[in-house]
Amino acid sequence: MTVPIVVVGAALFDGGRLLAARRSAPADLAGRWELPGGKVEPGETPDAALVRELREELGVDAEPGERVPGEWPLRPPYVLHVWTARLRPGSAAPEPLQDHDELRWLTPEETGDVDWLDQDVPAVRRTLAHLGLPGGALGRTEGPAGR
Ligand SMILES: Nc1nc2c([nH]c(=O)n2[C@H]2C[C@H](O)[C@@H](COP(=O)(O)OP(=O)(O)OP(=O)(O)O)O2)c(=O)[nH]1
Repeated sequence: MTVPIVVVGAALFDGGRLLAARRSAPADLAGRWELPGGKVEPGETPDAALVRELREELGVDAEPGERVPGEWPLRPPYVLHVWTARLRPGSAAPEPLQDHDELRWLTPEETGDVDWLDQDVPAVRRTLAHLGLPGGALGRTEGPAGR
């Protein structure tokens, strides 16, 4: 059995808004929006990976919060986990330095306005629900299985 490799996605909040990042590569994902983040490296903790990826991709100094319960399958062997995060005081504002070509801070109501990667739709919906925020145009609630 293949051991899953975790991709951490950051639900980075600032002033009640969530950061969405538009991928610039690879070609099949370019133009779609995601939670910034990346693969957890061997021996690395997920929260350390989150801080590293946000520094590399966005140039920010982030503080990890809590893991959002749940796991979303990506192409094998990857699975997406989501952690909340916020900017540490004094952090630079995020810039699309690597992997992205546009960033948007979205109010919960605006989260349906961007074309998220498929797996990010349930992940963002779950994140908002977990934080007690409205899901906006992300639409319907999760199915009866609640997964
Ligand atoms: N970072 C991130 N990746 C996601 C999300 N949703 C989703 O399907 N993916 C996919 C896209 C990629 O195939 C994979 C993560 O790759 P990545 O390119 O962000 O990771 P990385 O920075 O560690 O990549 P690299 O070192 O191999 O270049 O997971 C998401 O919300 N955030």
